[in-house]
Amino acid sequence: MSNDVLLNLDQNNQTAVVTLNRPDKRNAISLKLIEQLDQIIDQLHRDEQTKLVIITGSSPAFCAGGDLNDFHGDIGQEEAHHLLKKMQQVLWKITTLPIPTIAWMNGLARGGGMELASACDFRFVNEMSNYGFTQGQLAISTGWGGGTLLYERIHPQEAYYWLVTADVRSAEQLKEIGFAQGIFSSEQLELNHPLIEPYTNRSYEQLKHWKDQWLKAQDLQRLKKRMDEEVEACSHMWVGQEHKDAVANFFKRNEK
Ligand SMILES: CC[C@@H](C(=O)O)C(=O)SCCNC(=O)CCNC(=O)[C@H](O)C(C)(C)COP(=O)(O)OP(=O)(O)OC[C@H]1O[C@@H](n2cnc3c(N)ncnc32)[C@H](O)[C@@H]1OP(=O)(O)O
Repeated sequence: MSNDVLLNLDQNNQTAVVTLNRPDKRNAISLKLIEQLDQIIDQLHRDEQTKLVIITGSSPAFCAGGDLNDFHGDIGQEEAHHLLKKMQQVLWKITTLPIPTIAWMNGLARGGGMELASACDFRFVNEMSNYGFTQGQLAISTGWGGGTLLYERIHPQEAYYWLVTADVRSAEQLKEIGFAQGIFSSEQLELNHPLIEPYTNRSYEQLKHWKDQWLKAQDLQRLKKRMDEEVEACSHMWVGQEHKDAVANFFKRNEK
Protein backbone atom coordinates (compact mmCIF):
# COMPACT_ATOMS: atom_id res chain seq x y z
CA MET A 1 0.00 0.00 0.00
CA SER A 2 1.41 3.40 -0.94
CA ASN A 3 2.15 5.79 1.88
CA ASP A 4 0.10 8.87 1.21
CA VAL A 5 1.15 10.24 4.58
CA LEU A 6 4.64 9.88 5.99
CA LEU A 7 5.61 10.09 9.66
CA ASN A 8 9.22 10.90 10.49
CA LEU A 9 10.60 11.38 13.97
CA ASP A 10 13.83 13.19 14.83
CA GLN A 11 16.60 11.24 16.53
CA ASN A 12 15.22 11.88 20.04
CA ASN A 13 11.64 11.06 19.00
CA GLN A 14 10.73 14.59 20.12
CA THR A 15 9.65 16.19 16.86
CA ALA A 16 7.23 14.44 14.53
CA VAL A 17 7.06 15.51 10.91
CA VAL A 18 3.87 14.44 9.16
CA THR A 19 4.12 14.79 5.38
CA LEU A 20 1.20 14.63 2.95
CA ASN A 21 2.67 12.59 0.15
CA ARG A 22 0.70 12.79 -3.09
CA PRO A 23 2.83 15.37 -4.89
CA ASP A 24 1.44 14.53 -8.34
CA LYS A 25 -2.01 15.43 -7.08
CA ARG A 26 -0.73 18.44 -5.16
CA ASN A 27 -1.30 16.41 -1.96
CA ALA A 28 -5.08 16.49 -2.43
CA ILE A 29 -6.76 14.75 0.49
CA SER A 30 -8.28 11.48 -0.68
CA LEU A 31 -10.32 9.15 1.52
CA LYS A 32 -7.32 6.84 1.73
CA LEU A 33 -5.10 9.72 2.84
CA ILE A 34 -7.65 10.66 5.52
CA GLU A 35 -7.50 7.15 6.95
CA GLN A 36 -3.72 7.17 7.08
CA LEU A 37 -3.58 10.66 8.58
CA ASP A 38 -6.18 9.66 11.16
CA GLN A 39 -4.08 6.69 12.28
CA ILE A 40 -0.95 8.82 12.57
CA ILE A 41 -2.71 11.52 14.59
CA ASP A 42 -4.16 8.85 16.90
CA GLN A 43 -0.64 7.50 17.39
CA LEU A 44 0.60 11.01 18.26
CA HIS A 45 -2.23 11.46 20.75
CA ARG A 46 -1.00 8.33 22.57
CA ASP A 47 2.69 9.22 22.29
CA GLU A 48 4.29 10.57 25.46
CA GLN A 49 7.69 11.48 24.08
CA THR A 50 6.95 13.74 21.15
CA LYS A 51 6.76 17.43 22.04
CA LEU A 52 6.08 19.01 18.64
CA VAL A 53 4.18 18.03 15.48
CA ILE A 54 4.90 19.63 12.12
CA ILE A 55 2.53 19.01 9.21
CA THR A 56 3.87 19.67 5.73
CA GLY A 57 3.51 18.49 2.12
CA SER A 58 5.72 16.76 -0.43
CA SER A 59 6.92 19.42 -2.84
CA PRO A 60 5.61 21.29 -4.81
CA ALA A 61 2.38 21.83 -2.84
CA PHE A 62 1.27 21.95 0.77
CA CYS A 63 -2.25 20.72 -0.02
CA ALA A 64 -4.82 21.28 -2.79
CA GLY A 65 -7.74 20.48 -0.47
CA GLY A 66 -10.15 17.59 -0.68
CA ASP A 67 -9.59 15.20 -3.57
CA LEU A 68 -12.42 16.17 -5.88
CA ASN A 69 -12.47 12.63 -7.31
CA ASP A 70 -13.36 11.14 -3.93
CA PHE A 71 -15.49 14.02 -2.69
CA HIS A 72 -17.17 14.24 -6.09
CA GLY A 73 -20.30 16.28 -6.63
CA ASP A 74 -22.52 13.39 -7.69
CA ILE A 75 -23.56 12.08 -4.28
CA GLY A 76 -26.51 12.68 -1.97
CA GLN A 77 -26.47 15.02 1.04
CA GLU A 78 -26.22 12.25 3.63
CA GLU A 79 -23.27 10.63 1.87
CA ALA A 80 -21.59 14.04 1.48
CA HIS A 81 -22.09 14.65 5.21
CA HIS A 82 -20.59 11.25 6.02
CA LEU A 83 -17.51 11.92 3.85
CA LEU A 84 -16.93 15.48 5.08
CA LYS A 85 -17.33 14.33 8.69
CA LYS A 86 -14.38 11.93 8.35
CA MET A 87 -11.91 14.77 7.79
CA GLN A 88 -13.64 17.05 10.31
CA GLN A 89 -12.90 14.38 12.93
CA VAL A 90 -9.23 14.39 11.95
CA LEU A 91 -9.11 18.21 12.12
CA TRP A 92 -10.65 18.02 15.59
CA LYS A 93 -8.02 15.51 16.72
CA ILE A 94 -5.27 17.79 15.38
CA THR A 95 -6.81 20.83 17.10
CA THR A 96 -6.89 19.02 20.44
CA LEU A 97 -3.46 17.34 20.32
CA PRO A 98 -1.86 17.98 23.73
CA ILE A 99 1.35 19.34 22.17
CA PRO A 100 1.96 22.26 19.76
CA THR A 101 1.31 21.77 16.06
CA ILE A 102 2.81 23.69 13.17
CA ALA A 103 1.65 23.79 9.54
CA TRP A 104 4.85 24.22 7.51
CA MET A 105 3.17 25.37 4.30
CA ASN A 106 5.97 24.52 1.90
CA GLY A 107 3.86 25.19 -1.18
CA LEU A 108 0.44 26.36 -2.27
CA ALA A 109 -2.76 25.49 -0.43
CA ARG A 110 -6.38 25.65 -1.48
CA GLY A 111 -9.73 24.83 0.10
CA GLY A 112 -9.40 22.00 2.60
CA GLY A 113 -5.61 22.46 2.63
CA MET A 114 -6.23 25.78 4.34
CA GLU A 115 -8.63 24.08 6.74
CA LEU A 116 -5.94 21.61 7.68
CA ALA A 117 -3.51 24.49 8.30
CA SER A 118 -6.15 26.23 10.43
CA ALA A 119 -6.36 23.17 12.67
CA CYS A 120 -2.70 23.67 13.59
CA ASP A 121 -1.62 26.08 16.32
CA PHE A 122 0.95 27.92 14.15
CA ARG A 123 1.46 28.42 10.41
CA PHE A 124 4.59 29.27 8.44
CA VAL A 125 4.35 30.05 4.75
CA ASN A 126 6.61 29.97 1.72
CA GLU A 127 7.36 33.41 0.22
CA MET A 128 6.97 31.94 -3.29
CA SER A 129 3.54 30.33 -2.73
CA ASN A 130 -0.05 31.44 -2.54
CA TYR A 131 -2.97 30.38 -0.44
CA GLY A 132 -6.75 30.52 -0.52
CA PHE A 133 -9.98 29.43 1.07
CA THR A 134 -11.33 28.97 -2.44
CA GLN A 135 -14.42 26.92 -1.54
CA GLY A 136 -16.60 29.91 -2.43
CA GLN A 137 -15.45 29.59 -6.05
CA LEU A 138 -16.78 26.00 -6.02
CA ALA A 139 -20.24 27.06 -4.81
CA ILE A 140 -19.71 25.48 -1.38
CA SER A 141 -18.48 26.64 2.01
CA THR A 142 -15.64 25.16 4.03
CA GLY A 143 -16.81 21.66 4.95
CA TRP A 144 -14.41 20.19 7.49
CA GLY A 145 -14.78 22.74 10.27
CA GLY A 146 -11.79 24.75 9.08
CA GLY A 147 -13.87 27.87 8.38
CA THR A 148 -14.91 27.84 12.03
CA LEU A 149 -11.25 27.45 13.03
CA LEU A 150 -10.29 30.38 10.78
CA TYR A 151 -12.51 32.63 12.94
CA GLU A 152 -10.34 31.56 15.91
CA ARG A 153 -7.06 32.27 14.12
CA ILE A 154 -7.57 35.76 12.67
CA HIS A 155 -9.86 38.72 13.28
CA PRO A 156 -13.45 37.50 12.67
CA GLN A 157 -14.15 40.38 10.26
CA GLU A 158 -11.11 39.35 8.19
CA ALA A 159 -12.10 35.65 8.31
CA TYR A 160 -15.60 36.45 7.11
CA TYR A 161 -14.19 38.64 4.30
CA TRP A 162 -11.70 35.96 3.16
CA LEU A 163 -14.35 33.22 3.05
CA VAL A 164 -16.69 35.41 0.97
CA THR A 165 -14.05 36.69 -1.47
CA ALA A 166 -12.52 33.16 -1.71
CA ASP A 167 -9.42 34.89 -3.03
CA VAL A 168 -5.88 33.59 -3.29
CA ARG A 169 -3.36 35.55 -1.22
CA SER A 170 0.39 35.88 -0.97
CA ALA A 171 2.56 34.75 1.93
CA GLU A 172 3.05 38.41 2.86
CA GLN A 173 -0.72 38.97 3.07
CA LEU A 174 -1.13 35.91 5.29
CA LYS A 175 1.46 37.28 7.68
CA GLU A 176 -0.20 40.72 7.66
CA ILE A 177 -3.58 39.35 8.78
CA GLY A 178 -1.95 37.11 11.39
CA PHE A 179 -2.85 33.80 9.74
CA ALA A 180 0.85 33.01 9.36
CA GLN A 181 3.39 33.57 12.11
CA GLY A 182 6.36 33.68 9.74
CA ILE A 183 7.63 33.45 6.17
CA PHE A 184 10.45 31.26 4.90
CA SER A 185 12.21 31.04 1.58
CA SER A 186 13.57 27.51 1.45
CA GLU A 187 11.43 24.64 0.21
CA GLN A 188 13.06 21.94 2.30
CA LEU A 189 12.01 21.72 5.94
CA GLU A 190 15.04 21.84 8.26
CA LEU A 191 14.43 21.30 11.96
CA ASN A 192 17.18 23.78 12.78
CA HIS A 193 15.43 26.52 10.79
CA PRO A 194 15.27 29.73 12.89
CA LEU A 195 11.45 29.64 12.71
CA ILE A 196 11.36 26.11 14.18
CA GLU A 197 14.16 26.43 16.74
CA PRO A 198 12.12 28.35 19.33
CA TYR A 199 9.95 25.23 19.58
CA THR A 200 12.64 22.56 19.48
CA ASN A 201 14.62 24.54 22.10
CA ARG A 202 11.78 24.32 24.64
CA SER A 203 11.23 21.33 26.90
CA TYR A 204 8.40 18.82 26.65
CA GLU A 205 7.01 20.13 29.93
CA GLN A 206 6.98 23.77 28.75
CA LEU A 207 5.36 23.01 25.42
CA LYS A 208 2.72 20.76 26.94
CA HIS A 209 1.86 23.38 29.53
CA TRP A 210 1.49 26.17 26.95
CA LYS A 211 -0.67 23.95 24.77
CA ASP A 212 -2.83 23.12 27.75
CA GLN A 213 -3.28 26.85 28.44
CA TRP A 214 -4.08 27.47 24.77
CA LEU A 215 -6.78 24.78 24.75
CA LYS A 216 -8.26 26.01 28.03
CA ALA A 217 -8.44 29.55 26.65
CA GLN A 218 -10.96 28.28 24.08
CA ASP A 219 -14.53 27.12 24.57
CA LEU A 220 -13.92 23.71 23.01
CA GLN A 221 -17.45 22.45 23.42
CA ARG A 222 -18.84 25.42 21.52
CA LEU A 223 -16.07 25.20 18.95
CA LYS A 224 -16.93 21.56 18.21
CA LYS A 225 -20.62 22.41 17.87
CA ARG A 226 -19.81 25.19 15.39
CA MET A 227 -17.61 22.80 13.40
CA ASP A 228 -20.46 20.27 13.29
CA GLU A 229 -22.79 22.96 11.97
CA GLU A 230 -20.25 23.80 9.26
CA VAL A 231 -20.13 20.17 8.04
CA GLU A 232 -23.92 20.06 7.97
CA ALA A 233 -24.22 23.32 6.00
CA CYS A 234 -21.58 22.30 3.48
CA SER A 235 -23.17 18.89 2.90
CA HIS A 236 -26.32 20.63 1.68
CA MET A 237 -24.40 22.94 -0.69
CA TRP A 238 -22.42 19.91 -1.90
CA VAL A 239 -25.40 18.42 -3.73
CA GLY A 240 -26.30 21.67 -5.52
CA GLN A 241 -26.00 21.80 -9.30
CA GLU A 242 -23.74 24.86 -9.11
CA HIS A 243 -21.16 22.89 -7.14
CA LYS A 244 -21.34 19.89 -9.46
CA ASP A 245 -20.78 22.21 -12.43
CA ALA A 246 -17.80 23.88 -10.73
CA VAL A 247 -16.14 20.51 -10.05
CA ALA A 248 -16.81 19.34 -13.63
CA ASN A 249 -15.25 22.59 -14.90
CA PHE A 250 -12.11 22.03 -12.83
CA PHE A 251 -11.56 18.57 -14.31
CA LYS A 252 -12.41 19.81 -17.82
CA ARG A 253 -9.84 22.62 -17.51
CA ASN A 254 -7.27 20.04 -16.42
CA GLU A 255 -7.93 17.60 -19.30
CA LYS A 256 -4.69 17.01 -21.16
C1 LIG B 1 -13.69 18.49 -0.17
C2 LIG B 1 -13.49 19.43 0.89
C3 LIG B 1 -13.50 20.87 0.46
C4 LIG B 1 -13.36 21.63 1.73
O1 LIG B 1 -14.05 21.30 2.71
O2 LIG B 1 -12.61 22.58 1.84
C5 LIG B 1 -12.37 21.15 -0.52
O3 LIG B 1 -11.22 21.13 -0.23
S1 LIG B 1 -12.87 21.42 -2.11
C6 LIG B 1 -11.32 21.40 -3.03
C7 LIG B 1 -10.70 22.73 -3.00
N1 LIG B 1 -9.51 22.73 -3.81
C8 LIG B 1 -9.48 23.20 -5.05
O4 LIG B 1 -10.46 23.64 -5.59
C9 LIG B 1 -8.15 23.13 -5.73
C10 LIG B 1 -8.24 22.50 -7.11
N2 LIG B 1 -6.93 22.48 -7.73
C11 LIG B 1 -6.38 23.56 -8.32
O5 LIG B 1 -6.94 24.65 -8.36
C12 LIG B 1 -5.01 23.38 -8.94
O6 LIG B 1 -4.82 22.00 -9.20
C13 LIG B 1 -3.87 23.87 -7.99
C14 LIG B 1 -4.02 23.28 -6.59
C15 LIG B 1 -3.92 25.41 -7.93
C16 LIG B 1 -2.51 23.40 -8.55
O7 LIG B 1 -2.35 23.87 -9.86
P1 LIG B 1 -1.15 23.28 -10.74
O8 LIG B 1 0.12 23.35 -9.98
O9 LIG B 1 -1.22 23.97 -12.06
O10 LIG B 1 -1.46 21.71 -10.91
P2 LIG B 1 -2.64 21.00 -11.74
O11 LIG B 1 -3.90 21.81 -11.68
O12 LIG B 1 -2.11 20.60 -13.07
O13 LIG B 1 -2.88 19.71 -10.83
C17 LIG B 1 -1.95 18.64 -10.83
C18 LIG B 1 -2.72 17.37 -10.63
O14 LIG B 1 -3.35 17.41 -9.35
C19 LIG B 1 -4.75 17.19 -9.49
N3 LIG B 1 -5.46 17.95 -8.45
C20 LIG B 1 -5.17 19.17 -8.01
N4 LIG B 1 -6.04 19.53 -7.05
C21 LIG B 1 -6.89 18.50 -6.91
C22 LIG B 1 -8.00 18.26 -6.07
N5 LIG B 1 -8.42 19.16 -5.13
N6 LIG B 1 -8.66 17.09 -6.17
C23 LIG B 1 -8.26 16.14 -7.06
N7 LIG B 1 -7.19 16.31 -7.90
C24 LIG B 1 -6.52 17.48 -7.80
C25 LIG B 1 -5.08 17.69 -10.88
O15 LIG B 1 -6.29 17.13 -11.34
C26 LIG B 1 -3.86 17.20 -11.64
O16 LIG B 1 -4.03 15.81 -11.88
P3 LIG B 1 -3.64 15.16 -13.29
O17 LIG B 1 -4.50 15.88 -14.30
O18 LIG B 1 -3.98 13.72 -13.15
O19 LIG B 1 -2.18 15.43 -13.47
